Amino acid sequence: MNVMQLRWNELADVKRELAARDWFPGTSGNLSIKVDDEFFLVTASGKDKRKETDEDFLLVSADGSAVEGFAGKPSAETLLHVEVYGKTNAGCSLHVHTVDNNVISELYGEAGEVTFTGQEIIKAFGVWEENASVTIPIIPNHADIPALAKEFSRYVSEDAGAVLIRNHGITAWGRDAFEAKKFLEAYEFLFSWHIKLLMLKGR
Ligand SMILES: CSCCC(=O)C(=O)COP(=O)(O)O
Ligand SMILES: [Zn+2]
Repeated sequence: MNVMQLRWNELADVKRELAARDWFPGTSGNLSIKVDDEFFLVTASGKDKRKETDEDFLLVSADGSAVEGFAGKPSAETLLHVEVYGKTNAGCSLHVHTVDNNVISELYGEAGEVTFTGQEIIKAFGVWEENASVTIPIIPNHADIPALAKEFSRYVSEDAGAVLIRNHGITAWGRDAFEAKKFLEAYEFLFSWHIKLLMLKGR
């Protein structure tokens, strides 16, 4: 099996797991995985990502342009994945819209970031100190994708990380699919925990 097929299967596994969590409402979400320094696979635009087909992914070059021979169009948000691979050594980038990530992005959108403290799951980000904190930036949701990608790019420097897009969704990336999914799941856990806590405290 060649590298592209291996990565295709890996991304298909991640896609299946995120679909099982119902993290692709209304055709939202896009996923990518690096094949080599010149190419990555990205989800096809506008499809129901819960469905599994032979046309789920397209090969694109490092600048996001589609390679001939693949059906459909690359994700409308491919330029954000381009930023991740262009600026870091990440191997996988995952974007999902959830109610929880949208609520958190709106609650803290004006502040431009949100910090979570004293939660065991913060260890998923590799931070093991007592009472550790983790901060995620929140950027405005520009309709113009090159403008969105430029804003997003300001927060892309580490090989693993995440950015919230206000009233839109989260993009999380990591050195490989395992790490990208770990970051995504840990952030979604924190969002859900925080919202439930606020609701129970009546704030
Ligand atoms: C209906 S979701 C609007 C577009 C979007 O934000 C998204 O994540 C999916 O776009 P794609 O082109 O990747 O299908
Ligand atoms: Zn989106």
